[in-house]
Amino acid sequence: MQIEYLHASKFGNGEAVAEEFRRLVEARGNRVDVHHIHDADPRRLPPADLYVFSSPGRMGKPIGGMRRFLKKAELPPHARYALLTTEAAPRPDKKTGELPSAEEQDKWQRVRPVMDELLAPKHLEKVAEGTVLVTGLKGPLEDGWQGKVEQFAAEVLPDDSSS
Ligand SMILES: Cc1cc2nc3c(=O)[nH]c(=O)nc-3n(C[C@H](O)[C@H](O)[C@H](O)COP(=O)(O)O)c2cc1C
Repeated sequence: MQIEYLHASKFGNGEAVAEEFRRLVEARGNRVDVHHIHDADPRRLPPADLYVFSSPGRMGKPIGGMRRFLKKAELPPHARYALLTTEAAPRPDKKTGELPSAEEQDKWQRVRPVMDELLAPKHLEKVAEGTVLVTGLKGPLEDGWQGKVEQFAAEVLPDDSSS
């Protein structure tokens, strides 16, 4: 399986996630080409069995560069894609000390929904989504983040690709 992995990492956390994904997936006999979106042309994406788009969060949305990239991306109809984001871990309310409920969280945190909305007009086939949290605004990645990448990799790989 040939995978094109396009990320918009700014502080290096998403890049580490991409490298871990590549390591795991290539160990199972697949090929993963990782590119920062600044080094890729959204109108000339190479053919692939799967496109993985990975963005950090910004004000509840994907980072601007990724939004523009997804808007411009030219992909064949029914191409398969998956989303893997890096997002800030929810923080407790300063007054109450309570974490936001899942509902409150989903209201402002729309990183993956916005990515899906930008891709919707292209009639692609979504395969999976995942997120890895960062504990501060610029990182580091949460403890055990490799496990999340492993879970995501297992979701996108067909069963017969395990060795
Ligand atoms: C100005 C700013 C705003 C941010 N806003 C959000 C946000 O709304 N939601 C979110 O999940 N993460 C937010 N983050 C944290 C990013 O998710 C985090 O920087 C990113 O995942 C780190 O990945 P990178 O090292 O690959 O850039 C923000 C970070 C900065 C610096």
